[in-house]
Amino acid sequence: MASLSIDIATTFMGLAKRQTPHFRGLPTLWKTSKCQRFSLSTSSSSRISFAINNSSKPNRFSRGFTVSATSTSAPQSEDSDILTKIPQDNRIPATIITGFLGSGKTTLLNHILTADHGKRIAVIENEYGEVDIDGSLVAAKAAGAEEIMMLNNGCLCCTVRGDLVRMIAELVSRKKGKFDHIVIETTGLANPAPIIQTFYAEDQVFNDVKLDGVVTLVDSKHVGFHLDETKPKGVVNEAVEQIAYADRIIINKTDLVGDSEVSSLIQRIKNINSMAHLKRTQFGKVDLDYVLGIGGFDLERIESSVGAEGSKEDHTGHDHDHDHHHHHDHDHEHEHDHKHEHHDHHHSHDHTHDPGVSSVSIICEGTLDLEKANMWLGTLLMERSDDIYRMKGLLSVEGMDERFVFQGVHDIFQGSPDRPWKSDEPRTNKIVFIGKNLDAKELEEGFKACLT
Ligand SMILES: Nc1nc2c(ncn2[C@@H]2O[C@H](COP(=O)(O)OP(=O)(O)OP(=O)(O)O)[C@@H](O)[C@H]2O)c(=O)[nH]1
Repeated sequence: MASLSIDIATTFMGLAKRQTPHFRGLPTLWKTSKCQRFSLSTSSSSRISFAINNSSKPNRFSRGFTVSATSTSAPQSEDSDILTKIPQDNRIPATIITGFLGSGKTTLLNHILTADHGKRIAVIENEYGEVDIDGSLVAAKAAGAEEIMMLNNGCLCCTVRGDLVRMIAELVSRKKGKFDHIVIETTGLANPAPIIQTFYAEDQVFNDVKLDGVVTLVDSKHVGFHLDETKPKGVVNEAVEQIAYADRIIINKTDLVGDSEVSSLIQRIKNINSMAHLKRTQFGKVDLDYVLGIGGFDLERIESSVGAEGSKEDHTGHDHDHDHHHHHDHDHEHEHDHKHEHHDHHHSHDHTHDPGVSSVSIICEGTLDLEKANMWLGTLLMERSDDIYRMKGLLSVEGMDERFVFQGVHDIFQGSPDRPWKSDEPRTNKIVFIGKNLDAKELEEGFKACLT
């Protein structure tokens, strides 16, 4: 734990001290682990990233998680200063489309490929079993896809992850410059976490491709059944996981259910993932900018997903009325919102039908003591990283003029300074956790204890 805390502390400290032209001292992790991309810069546009090296258990993600392109720095010696200029991130964006069996992934893909957006899209399609390319997809290829590659001898999240890496590498080496975006359609039973991991853990992918976002399709009629399914110990509920990791959720097949059913479903989904944007539709008909170029993993665009009201339902493009359901008007769940006069402190904790995965958001005015925050977050991730699926935050750090944005997936974590706080802007911290068995009170108290 000591090593972990030092790593994180060094990172945050690095931020606070980055006005110093040469920040001296490598984080322990950088020196001892395989993490090769730890980078600090004096520039406020820099990215700072690190991995948590918990040697007591297998490290799911073996290295730092960063949105920047490869570092331009020469290999660092133990004594060298870390002064790394991060180049503009010109990597090819990739979108993961996931969702349970039959939820409408291929339908959405066809919509993307046939729409008039001017983007040249390469598709990686993962199917179970030796199946031919779906006829409609072939048509779509003629219409719009630059390339369609099939991965059909296993599931992306398990057996064919290596194939995904090779496929992306091949695509990039053969066709770089000929396409603008990669879309990956997973099988309906995929757990998105290991696929997300591929974008950070594999050099061949990381160097050329950046994860833009995870889009999850939901079958309005059937998803409830899958969310209810109780799995044997140690077995994930894929339907829950797919929602939990999403940056965008498409509530599809609304033609098959009534408005009130959709509203209840939306509430339930929000309880699992309060960060994702939601949109209801039929046959995957959504605006393309809702699914492509969303910057779900882009630090500079993180604010939109850590807003005070949790997940947003996007009503654009709908010409009919929806019931607007807020947390408090649902019979089966309740929420606590505490407002304390002095700190304007607030957390929301949603109890849901899904006992496992939920969201906890903490919104709290004040500034964070770096050392305390490092210790708290470090310890939390050390002990709970398996359970903390996703984390995004916007922090006010003592001594920093800029907002500090961060995000994480399990035990990988990245953060960087964002724009300066405005003079009349309240310094409000916002953090959202999505994960299993989260204790809102404990998280809130832990966070609160880090305030100055
Ligand atoms: N009624 C209705 N049917 C839909 C809608 N969207 C898709 N479908 C149909 O649902 C079926 C499954 O859609 P797909 O797009 O193949 O679903 P998928 O998620 O790719 O399916 P898998 O690859 O098997 O997991 C198809 O017959 C679609 O035409 C919708 O909004 N309403």
